[in-house]
Amino acid sequence: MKNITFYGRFEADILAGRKTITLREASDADFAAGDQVRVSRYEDDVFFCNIEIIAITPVQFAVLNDQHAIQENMTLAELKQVISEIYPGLNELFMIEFRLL
Ligand SMILES: CC(=O)Nc1cc[nH]c(=O)n1
Repeated sequence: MKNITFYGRFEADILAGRKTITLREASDADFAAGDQVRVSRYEDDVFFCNIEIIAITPVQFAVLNDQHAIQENMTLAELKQVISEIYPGLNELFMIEFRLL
């Protein structure tokens, strides 16, 4: 089974179904719709759930909008700040939509 990591600060939102997408650089988006993926925390690799990938869609940082922010359980300003910190200067992102298993 493939694995994906999330920062620990996102764990509660994922488990509660409040965060249903993740925005990743290309090297971190090697998934396909239907993949079942093991999810662990980036900081300590502790497993916390499995997810199913619903879709992978290219998206540019420049066109991130309120719908993306809602799916991340953030404001758009928060989302842009977070993504800028994780991927400084990167415009070409991939939106990975997922559901909890
Ligand atoms: C570990 C890691 O890169 N986590 C990320 C990155 C972007 N979005 C997200 O939800 N989690």
